[in-house]
Amino acid sequence: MNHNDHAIQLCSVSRSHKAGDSAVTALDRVSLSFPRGTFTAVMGPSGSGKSTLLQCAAGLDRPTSGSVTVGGTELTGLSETKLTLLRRERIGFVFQAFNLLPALTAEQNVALPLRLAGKRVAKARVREVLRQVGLGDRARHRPTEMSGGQQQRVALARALITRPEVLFGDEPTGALDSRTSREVLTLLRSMVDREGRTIIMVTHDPVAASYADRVIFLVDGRVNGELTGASADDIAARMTRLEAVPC
Ligand SMILES: Nc1ncnc2c1ncn2[C@@H]1O[C@H](COP(=O)(O)OP(=O)(O)OP(=O)(O)O)[C@@H](O)[C@H]1O
Repeated sequence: MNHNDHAIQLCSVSRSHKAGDSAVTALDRVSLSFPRGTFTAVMGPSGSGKSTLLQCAAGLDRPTSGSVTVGGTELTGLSETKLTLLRRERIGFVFQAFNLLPALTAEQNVALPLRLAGKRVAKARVREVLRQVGLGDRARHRPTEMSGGQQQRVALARALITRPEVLFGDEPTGALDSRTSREVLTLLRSMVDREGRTIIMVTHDPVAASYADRVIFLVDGRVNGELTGASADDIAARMTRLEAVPC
């Protein structure tokens, strides 16, 4: 596989934070590649560096050392302006909190990233993305008139409107009940299978992680191994072992 087949590559990425006189190493020389058209879950005990990994890979945070490449563009050394543009145009995010604007309808929320980028908003495109997430008939509804799962699907549509190369999720199903969570995960899975999208998702939930092609485990800021095509039970068993490691 040549490097163009990778949506994101991390090469020996470290990130430390100053904490008083000492430093906390959130990520310690992590090297990972995320092939295009795959769904990866990132798991690990609390404080193992999952969010930091996601933020560095998505250009939201800068590594202390090492390099991150998004579709052939190396992020190290990009100015803040270039990094902001890259995030806006090439990367999509969904978080545990849906972060929808309550005063706006679903279609207005979905169009927001285009408006913020000063781009023309094609109504047909907004409707198409809403249809893709199963909300073709909810375009005029406001967030308070929708269920949690529907709101997360609006957030997904908003992340997809710019046709990002990679979609990042930080606990995207964390606020949903298990049935709604399954609906959103099935949708994510089908985006990878049908449209060849690349998804990287941090989760604590072995069932959510079992929808991914690959699960990467982090411990103390380092990659501690991975599972491919694993069941929720296998993933849960691995997590139990990792969490049992004494400090
Ligand atoms: N801004 C910061 N300043 C100091 N330390 C930080 C900062 N951000 C993260 N850390 C530390 O880096 C380590 C990794 O944090 P991170 O949030 O990436 O872990 P996580 O695996 O996402 O945790 P959780 O599952 O609890 O959300 C932790 O020890 C955390 O305390």
